[in-house]
Amino acid sequence: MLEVSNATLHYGAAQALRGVSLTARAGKITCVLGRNGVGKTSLMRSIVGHHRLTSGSVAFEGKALDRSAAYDRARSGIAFVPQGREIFPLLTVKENLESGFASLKRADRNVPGHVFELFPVLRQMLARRGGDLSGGQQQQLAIGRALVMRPKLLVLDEPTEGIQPSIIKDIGRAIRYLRDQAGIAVLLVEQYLDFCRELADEVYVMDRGQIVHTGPAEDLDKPHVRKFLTV
Ligand SMILES: Nc1ncnc2c1ncn2[C@@H]1O[C@H](COP(=O)(O)OP(=O)(O)OP(=O)(O)O)[C@@H](O)[C@H]1O
Repeated sequence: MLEVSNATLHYGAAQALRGVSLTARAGKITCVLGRNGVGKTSLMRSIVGHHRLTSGSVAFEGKALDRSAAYDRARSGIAFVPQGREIFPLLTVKENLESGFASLKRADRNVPGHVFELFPVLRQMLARRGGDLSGGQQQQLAIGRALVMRPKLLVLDEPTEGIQPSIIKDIGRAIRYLRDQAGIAVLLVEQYLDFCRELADEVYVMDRGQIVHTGPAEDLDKPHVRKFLTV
């Protein structure tokens, strides 16, 4: 479904990605792990079209995306939940959800029922401003907004960061539902090892702009993998 091949990315003279290759499949959860600053966010932003690769390629459903803008990638079925959530604090929850309509045809401009089934709090808070929600509720809103776009691929950058345990559980349940019931490809960046171990079908471990290990979630317990994850 998503194929990243030999991706390199520079910020001026600094190199953030060094020949990264990765696959994310429909109905699977693919998790990217690594310490702070190893390039995980740079990789996700390159996939969704916020950064242009220096070399290498990103293909989605067999089609090269390298010349596509973020907007076109969204239209082709890639939704992004960025680190820090980036919801609109002055817009209501309803308006935040509706901001996901931008890439949809007019007939599809409604909020799918499963958004409120997965995150009932969003229905209760439709008229509240995004900025008045707790961090966990904002994260649910950011995921809900991405689901409004009916994605085939959902890219989540550290959805558990700074979130209380009960909401982390809800988010985990939602991600599982999206994999198992909706057949979505989920690509997840995480620092929270247990969350990843419970959910991931496949893990990629990054260090200094490179993939240093690929394998099943059980590999996270192996010392030669763990050494890339402990501070
Ligand atoms: N816009 C930018 N301009 C210049 N350098 C950047 C930019 N964004 C990231 N970097 C640098 O690129 C490297 C990789 O950063 P990136 O944010 O991709 O890592 P990360 O693994 O996602 O880290 P974190 O877990 O802290 O989000 C870091 O050295 C970072 O300082």
